[in-house]
Amino acid sequence: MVMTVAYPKKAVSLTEKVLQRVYGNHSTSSSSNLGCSFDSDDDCEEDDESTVELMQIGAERTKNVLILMSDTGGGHRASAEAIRDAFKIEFGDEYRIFVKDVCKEYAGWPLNDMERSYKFMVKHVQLWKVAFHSTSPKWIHSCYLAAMAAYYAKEVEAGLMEYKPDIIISVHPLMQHIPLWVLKWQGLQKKVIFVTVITDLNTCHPTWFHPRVNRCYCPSKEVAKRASYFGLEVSQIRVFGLPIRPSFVRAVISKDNLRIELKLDPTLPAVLLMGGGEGMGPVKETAMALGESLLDKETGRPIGQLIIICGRNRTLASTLQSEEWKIPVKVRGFETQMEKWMGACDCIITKAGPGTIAEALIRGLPIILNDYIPGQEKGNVPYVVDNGAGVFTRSPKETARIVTEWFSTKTDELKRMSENALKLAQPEAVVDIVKDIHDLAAQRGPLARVPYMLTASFTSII
Ligand SMILES: CCCCCCCC/C=C\CCCCCCCC(=O)OC[C@H](CO)OC(=O)CCCCCCCCCCCCCCC
Ligand SMILES: O=c1ccn([C@@H]2O[C@H](COP(=O)(O)OP(=O)(O)O[C@H]3O[C@H](CO)[C@H](O)[C@H](O)[C@H]3O)[C@@H](O)[C@H]2O)c(=O)[nH]1
Repeated sequence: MVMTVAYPKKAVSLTEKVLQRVYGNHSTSSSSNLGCSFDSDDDCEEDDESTVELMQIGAERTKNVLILMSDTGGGHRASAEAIRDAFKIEFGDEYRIFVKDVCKEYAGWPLNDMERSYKFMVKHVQLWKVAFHSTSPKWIHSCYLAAMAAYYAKEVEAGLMEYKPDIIISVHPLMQHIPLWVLKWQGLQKKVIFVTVITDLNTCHPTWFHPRVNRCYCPSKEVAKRASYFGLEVSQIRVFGLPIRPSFVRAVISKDNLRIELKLDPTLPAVLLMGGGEGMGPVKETAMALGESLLDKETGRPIGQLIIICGRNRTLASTLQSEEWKIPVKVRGFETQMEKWMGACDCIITKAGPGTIAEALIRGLPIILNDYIPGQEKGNVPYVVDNGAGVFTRSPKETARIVTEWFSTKTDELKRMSENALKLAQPEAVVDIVKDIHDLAAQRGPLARVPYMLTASFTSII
């Protein structure tokens, strides 16, 4: 018989926690030795200890890769997971990947509350505009981030040490300065490879660009130009595209089969309506307008069907589910298989989120952009429109009119835009990025274990 005993949780100081994790705590769990915490929501691959030991005895030990992100929107996590999946597919067990928000887990306010602050600011869009632009000058964001780094140095140091990274990949605009300073103070800058993968397509914030990174992966030529302007050398910059989940590229299923699988009408053209991971923008108004315009008033028959993906916006989903529709409509919440929903549709309406745009391009979907967040999303509009892959309008009625024409009298335009979308798509970007990081690691030679230890470093003098 197996008995399980629940022990009351002992209060453990931060230093104790770090010591346990870094040096291992044999009396509690051997997993801590592996730099891998096994919480249910942990993004690390769970390895058996003996396997890890064997791998380390072999010619090359498993390298730890820490991907730094934050759930400010859904885009950073989507890119982080794309990179993790691509590492797994390309290099199997050579790398152990951790996708983490180290600031949220370790630091205090405001770094641990960025998701809520971001949601609040983008709801009050003028506030976001002022925050974005007022923090653009280098002296402002450098001073502010340096102050944050100094104040939370101990905590961030602990966060980095828990995962003992050989390689750090930042997919977030606010995750360059603080970790790079901490690595410098730790004397680890030359040992740990640090790269940035930019997840905005055009008008990204200057905090993305840090001159001390080993590589800066830019999704477009426009972003690469900015990188040069902000002081990065050509040797640091690579342009491969925005990292998109490998599932978008692999195992492409035909539209007909997807429609059967997703229980959609097999014959009617389909429009996908969404607003990023949080279901933002004029989704409801646009759905109502489409509900009217996609009905042929003379015959009383629908000329198209509508799929609405509300993401994490539950209020929106329940409001739309309770509507009476005259055309076939599917209302969904947060979907994990976006490649299928996009593959089953003929065009998409969305706010100008870079992840959604890049995914739609891969699926060859003409895009109607109906909103953008000031600052980082503003440049996504000309990126799509000037390349002939879509149109921009904030008016729900205009959006509905365009879709109705695409599905009836202007099918040529829909086809042309679909071809332009496919020309812009960069489905292999994520694979190119992980291969380049792998090459960087190889250039360093067989990596000696990075000497992670609790040093007095900077933290002792603050
Ligand atoms: C007069 C100016 C005084 C400056 C004082 C700084 C006050 C900071 C307030 C708001 C921070 C706004 C951050 C804007 C840059 C975001 C770049 C971007 O593309 O984000 C997109 C991403 C979304 O994909 O947005 C974010 O990550 C926003 C996170 C907001 C968190 C707000 C509070 C945390 C403050 C932490 C340190 C802030 C460092 C400021 C220096 C940049
Ligand atoms: O039900 C859903 C809804 C959305 N998504 C996915 O969530 C991601 C959304 O990313 P976007 O970049 O389109 O939009 P976000 O608003 O979530 O993006 C945030 O992060 C971006 C960085 O990548 C930008 O900075 C952007 O301005 C910021 O709001 C996409 O991959 C999309 O497929 C799902 O997986 N399921």
